[in-house]
Amino acid sequence: SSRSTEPQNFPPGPQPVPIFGNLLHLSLENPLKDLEKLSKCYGKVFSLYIGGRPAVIVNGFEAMKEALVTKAVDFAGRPQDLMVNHALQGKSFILSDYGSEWREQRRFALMTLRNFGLGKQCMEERILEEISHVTVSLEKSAGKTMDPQTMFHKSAFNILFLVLTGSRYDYEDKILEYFISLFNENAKIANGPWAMLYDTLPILKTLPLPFQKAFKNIESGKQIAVDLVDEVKKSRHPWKPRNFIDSYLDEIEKRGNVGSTFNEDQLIFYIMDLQFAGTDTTSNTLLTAFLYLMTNPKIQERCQQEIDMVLDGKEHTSFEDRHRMPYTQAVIHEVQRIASIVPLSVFHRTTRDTELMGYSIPKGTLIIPNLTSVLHEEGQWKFPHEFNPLNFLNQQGEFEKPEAFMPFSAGPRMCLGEGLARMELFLVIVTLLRRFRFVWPEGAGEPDYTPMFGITMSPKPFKMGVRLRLN
Ligand code: HEM
Repeated sequence: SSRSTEPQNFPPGPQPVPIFGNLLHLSLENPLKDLEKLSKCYGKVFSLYIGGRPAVIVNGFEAMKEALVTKAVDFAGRPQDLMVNHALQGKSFILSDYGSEWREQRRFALMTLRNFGLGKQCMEERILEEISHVTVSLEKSAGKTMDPQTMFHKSAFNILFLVLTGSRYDYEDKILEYFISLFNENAKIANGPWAMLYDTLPILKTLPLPFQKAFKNIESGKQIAVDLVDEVKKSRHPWKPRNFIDSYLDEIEKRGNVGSTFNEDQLIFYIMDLQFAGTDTTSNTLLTAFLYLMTNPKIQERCQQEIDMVLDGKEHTSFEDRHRMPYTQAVIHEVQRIASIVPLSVFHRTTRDTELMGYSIPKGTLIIPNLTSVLHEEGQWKFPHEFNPLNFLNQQGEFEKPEAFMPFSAGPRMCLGEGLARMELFLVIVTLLRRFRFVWPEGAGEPDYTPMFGITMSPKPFKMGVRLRLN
């Protein structure tokens, strides 16, 4: 890891040391602040060595857009040799490299999500049905204080699970709690210090360090997914798909064995991918939303006024209502901006020799898209560093989304679940704010907004005061 051997015109960065590279420049607990400092020093596009491996960090809207949108294909690959790849045995869809296999699997999932009602009423009904279970459990806490730590994870889990299998778990079910603990652990391990050490010093691979836990969790998850597919098969009627698993099994048969990338092994990992991608992200966004709504009662009240006015007498909200709720829409987007739930996206890799902001980047280079740097960038936002819905409202009070809003990333690898996630966030937040007022519990001290770092950021645990609204 020496800069003297790197290609001409490679993005600059700090001098690496042997073995560790630039790892010692980063706080392994939360490297985001360090990346910000390095970007001030070296510019929007700079490089770091993770052990002996060079990585290019992309910061700010202009560079991000050039990489992910303008030069989309050049930057649409994924590294294949990190801890996460090993843990998922090279079979994860999310981590699959750019190419026809990835494209076919992605197209299939998007089409299947649409067939099962995304953008249609039936998905909405399913989500609203799930929210009614959240409402019931919150009603039990009316007038009291409750711990929301797992509630939103459970509802997000179930919504995805319904799409995949057609069934859901009761919130009291121990199995559901077990699944969620698996996800939580892995989201923290995968981008955390132990994963970085693994990627830096492969010699540690076999030692009994915390990343072994991630490997074990994936084995457990895999077994669960295998059982699940068997269960769904029992009541399946070919060519009459009821859910994602049915559709995938149909697709396997349709394509046959020759040259097809569709097989049951792939399905098992797809299930794990989607369930993971859809649970931790949405639920941590919701936790962040209620943390800010509770501690900004004026903002909460203004949403409630708007919601009451628009829904006046309607039994429940629908996603269409968002067009008449500019303020609430602004608040939800502002939550996503401030939360920056997937701070460093999923790592990319260049698919060919290319250029970025005038620098040369060879094929196969690890690319880290720093989405947080875009969501908090000075010059792109009216109030980059504070929670303020005005970031998404124009002079007339209309909802307006700046181009730098990219919590789902951008370009061909952009989040596949964006539609589902946006629908979920809107329906949950509007339904709950209509029925309840959320208050920061007395004696809970000053709120701590500093999130915990991982593939997904999560707020520090907090309690929620729940009051029934009279309507
Ligand atoms: C608030 C919620 C969510 C956020 C903020 C979010 C964010 C992201 C981000 C930043 C990426 C990486 C994109 C890239 O590599 O450039 C991603 C990828 C992905 N997300 Fe999401 N996501 C959310 C919810 C969901 C849901 C609900 C699903 C499930 C349907 C999902 C499925 C995926 C998949 C499959 C990928 C990989 C796409 C690919 O590699 O082609 N996400 N997401």
